[in-house]
Amino acid sequence: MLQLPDSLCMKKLASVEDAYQLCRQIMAKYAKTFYLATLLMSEEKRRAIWAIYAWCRRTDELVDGPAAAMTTPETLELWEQQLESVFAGHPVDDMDVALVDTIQQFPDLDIQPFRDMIAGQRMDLYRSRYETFEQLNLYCYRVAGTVGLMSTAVMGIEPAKSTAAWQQNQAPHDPTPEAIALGIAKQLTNILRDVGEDARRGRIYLPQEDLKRFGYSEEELFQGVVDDRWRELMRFQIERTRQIYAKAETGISYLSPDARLPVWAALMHYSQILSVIERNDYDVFRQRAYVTQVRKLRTLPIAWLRSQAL
Ligand SMILES: CC(C)=CCC/C(C)=C/CC/C(C)=C/CC/C(C)=C/[C@@H]1[C@@H](COP(=O)(O)OP(=O)(O)O)[C@]1(C)CC/C=C(\C)CC/C=C(\C)CCC=C(C)C
Ligand SMILES: [Mn+2]
Repeated sequence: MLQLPDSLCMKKLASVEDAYQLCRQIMAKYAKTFYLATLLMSEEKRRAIWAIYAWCRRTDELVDGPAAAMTTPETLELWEQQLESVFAGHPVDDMDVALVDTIQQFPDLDIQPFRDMIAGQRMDLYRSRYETFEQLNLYCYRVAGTVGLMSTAVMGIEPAKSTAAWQQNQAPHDPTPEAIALGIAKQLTNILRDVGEDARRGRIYLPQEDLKRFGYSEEELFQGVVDDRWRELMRFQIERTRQIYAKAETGISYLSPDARLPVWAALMHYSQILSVIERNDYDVFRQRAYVTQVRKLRTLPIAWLRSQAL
């Protein structure tokens, strides 16, 4: 039989429908809460979020997944080339087919946040310490604030919130900074929850300037020392993260109505992790702070009220 060289073998890719189903399965498997939140959105938006989620998860897996030891800067370079191809309308693999469709359906989706996320994952390849909060904030913007930008382009912004005559010709408020804030707050929460797990991999995301300020050393962190200095350090981090959530909250009412409940629910679930860390007396070394399904369900009526009233 005639053998074609690899470069001429065009693999038949999945149909658009099958590609979205693949993305849906990934999201339902790895992010049940996010996934359930998407069921509250219109069909078109929910499918777009699945496609974006699947791309984000694949990007993170490159540096965090089972094959991460094989990932080099060149791997990320190739992944970025694949991204450029997707934005040019040429899917490379099955899941790309869904993302290409999403990009066509939602012209506000910009490639830059996707590139920025890859830059964030690149930081994880060569960096395991952050000197200042400013440096950590940049990392959090890249790996998570970018998700706020991607999601907002899909969820949409409320065209006219105000009914006051003198405000009607004004451009609607653009909640981009608040969307980025939600991603950053979520990532900081992950970092506080995972201090022990990251330390076991030799990583410390907490800014070095904060360790110094509270007189707590790296060695103590590696040993999992929980004392008053550690508690003060964690109280400080939690308070800063809560302020960022508070900023994010002020943007939700500017999103289109069908996105408000999912975003309120997501925000409340993430921020509850901080309260669990407090209840665990700040011991993030021996206990993983997680929010039970019952507690998540209990917050839904409050999230609903907020999505209607605020
Ligand atoms: C105005 C306003 C407030 C708008 C809301 C905008 C919005 C919906 C923001 C969402 C922000 C968000 C959910 C960010 C996700 C951050 C996140 C989880 C980042 C993870 C990075 C790496 O973390 P790490 O390696 O420490 O964690 P793991 O142990 O590996 O989990 C990421 C893993 C990067 C990849 C991100 C994702 C896989 C999540 C993508 C999520 C979506 C596309 C869904 C967002 C939709 C809704 C409805 C909340
Ligand atoms: Mn990860």
